[in-house]
Amino acid sequence: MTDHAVLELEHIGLQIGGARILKDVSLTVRQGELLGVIGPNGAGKTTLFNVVSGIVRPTEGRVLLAGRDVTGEPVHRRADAGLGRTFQTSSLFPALSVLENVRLAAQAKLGGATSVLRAPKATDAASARALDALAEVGMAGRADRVAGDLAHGEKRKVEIAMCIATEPTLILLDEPMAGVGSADVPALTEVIRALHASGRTVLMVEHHMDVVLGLADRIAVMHHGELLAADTPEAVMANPTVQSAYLGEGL
Ligand SMILES: Nc1ncnc2c1ncn2[C@@H]1O[C@H](COP(=O)(O)OP(=O)(O)OP(=O)(O)O)[C@@H](O)[C@H]1O
Repeated sequence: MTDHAVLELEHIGLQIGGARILKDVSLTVRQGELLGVIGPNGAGKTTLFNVVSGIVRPTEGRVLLAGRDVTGEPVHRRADAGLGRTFQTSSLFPALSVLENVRLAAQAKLGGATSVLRAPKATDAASARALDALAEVGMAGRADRVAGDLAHGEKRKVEIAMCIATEPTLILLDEPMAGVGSADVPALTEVIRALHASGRTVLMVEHHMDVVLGLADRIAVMHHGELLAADTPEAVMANPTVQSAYLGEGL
C-alpha cells in the first residue's frame, strides 16, 4: 500500500426531497488498499457507491479520482478514468460463453470493436486480456462454458474477471457474496484476497462480516448516512459507537 490517494471523498452530502441520505462523508482510499464498507441495512452504502461511480450526483462535496475532481462527470468518463465496478445483481450475458462475456468487457475498454480495420487486432488483444483475467480468478478452464450454466459463485468470479479485464485503477465490489451459497464463500474470498495481494486497490461493500474482517486493511462503517469510523478491523470492532450502531444486529 502507498500513501497515494486513488479515491478521495470530500464532505459528501446527498439530499433527496426532505431526506438526507448521506451526511458529510469524507474518506480516502489509498493505492493498494482494500477498504471494506459495512453498516446496517439502509445505512447508505450502496448510495455511497453510486456517488463514487457517478450514478448519483451528490448535493454537497467532491469526488476525486487520482486527484482529479470527477464530481460532475458521468459513469463512462469515470470508467475511462480507471473505475471498475461489479454489481449486486448479475451483469452477465447468460447466452454467451464465459470468454465472450469477459472479452466484451475488455473490448469496451480497448476500443476498436466498431472499426472494421482494427477489429481483428483489437479482438486478439481483447481475447488475450480476457483469458488473463479469467486465469486470475481461476476460471480459465471454464472459458468455453455458457455463462448462464455456471454456478452462482462462478458467475461472481466471471463478473470480477470482466471488471479486471478493463484494467481499472480502483475496483468497486458491491456485495460480491450476495446470493452466493456458504460453500462458495471461501473460494470467492480467496479470489478477492488474490486481487488485493496483486496490488490492486479495492473498495468493497459486504454484509458478510467474517469476509470483510478477513480481507480489509481498513473498514469504513456507515450508519444513517454518516461515516461512523474508518479504521483497522481491530479498532473498528472495539469502537463503542460502532458497537452501539449495530446493537441487536449481531456485529
Ligand atoms: N433515490 C432515493 N430516494 C429516496 N430515498 C432513497 C433513494 N436512494 C436511497 N434512498 C434511501 O437511502 C437510504 C440508504 O439506502 P442504501 O441503499 O444506500 O443503503 P444500504 O446501506 O446500501 O442498505 P442495504 O445494506 O440494505 O443494501 C435508505 O433509507 C433508502 O431508502
